[in-house]
Amino acid sequence: MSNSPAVEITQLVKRYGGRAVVDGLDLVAARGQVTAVLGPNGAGKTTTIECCEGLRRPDDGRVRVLGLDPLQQAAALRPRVGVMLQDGGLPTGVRAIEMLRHISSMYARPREVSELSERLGIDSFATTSVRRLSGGQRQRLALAAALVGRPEVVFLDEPSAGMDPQSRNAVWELVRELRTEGVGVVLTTHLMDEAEDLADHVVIVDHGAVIARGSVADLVAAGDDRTLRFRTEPGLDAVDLAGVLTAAGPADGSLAAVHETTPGEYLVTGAVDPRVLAALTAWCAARDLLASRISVGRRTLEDVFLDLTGRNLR
Ligand SMILES: Nc1ncnc2c1ncn2[C@@H]1O[C@H](COP(=O)(O)OP(=O)(O)OP(=O)(O)O)[C@@H](O)[C@H]1O
Repeated sequence: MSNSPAVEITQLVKRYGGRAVVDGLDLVAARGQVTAVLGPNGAGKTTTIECCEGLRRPDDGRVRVLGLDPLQQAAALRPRVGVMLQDGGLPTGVRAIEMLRHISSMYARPREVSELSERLGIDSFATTSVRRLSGGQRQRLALAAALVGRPEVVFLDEPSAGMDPQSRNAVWELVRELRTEGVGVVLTTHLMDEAEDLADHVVIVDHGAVIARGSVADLVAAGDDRTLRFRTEPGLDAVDLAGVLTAAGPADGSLAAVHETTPGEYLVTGAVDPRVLAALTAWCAARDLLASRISVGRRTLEDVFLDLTGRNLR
């Protein structure tokens, strides 16, 4: 069992009222790695994580955490798994530090509470009752509660959502340390920079199934590495523009597409080169359009998702 992956999910299905919100999802998360699960609202990320935590019963498929069944072997898993839920899931009547001390007392080899609370800035609200904490403070406390027992696997549902930049950095630093210590970290996030910064392995989920997976570098390097963004009037003929840019670009026609990401903002993906940029400005000039904020950059995970689904990640 000691060599089993942190998490292994095979063909997971979970239905609510007959509707499959997780629909044949496969995922392997290794120990000593950060696996980021990305996807738009309602894609099934939280439901998948909750099946791993033993909080939901799968309708079909197989879920193993450290080689164990989260439902049948819940008692054996509990001391080895750290869970940070999206809504905190903390009791509200106790003081922050008391709660953390109480949780730590349930473990055989807990982390030092004072060290953890200093790192996550819990000291500044240690004696405040949980119900009076701000959203970001609650998040930090929930993270401390998930980590205090030195788990071998941690599930973090949007760990730094709503946090100020300083707290976010503290969280990221802790996550990197966990990885170094050999902990398997599985996190969901809407923050592309969080995934790009932390993840060894990214899994993109849409409609309850995985539509892409790999390292950030692998995912953004598919095709050409660049994107072209610009702003002008909404409602351009994206198909016509894509045709013109493709004809102007590399001979292999590898320019992918033109997307209007929000009204008046455009993204060109694919093999963007100087000829494509020239063709864009010529196309705009012929229509008396002034394109502004023209920028050429590298692809992001957000662009990958848009390419795969034609939709924005959020
Ligand atoms: N207990 C439930 N009963 C019925 N439907 C549910 C239940 N829990 C979740 N759903 C539905 O299942 C779908 C997937 O939800 P889930 O929370 O897993 O998505 P998510 O990818 O985590 O989204 P988000 O990014 O918004 O957290 C959504 O349409 C949600 O409304």
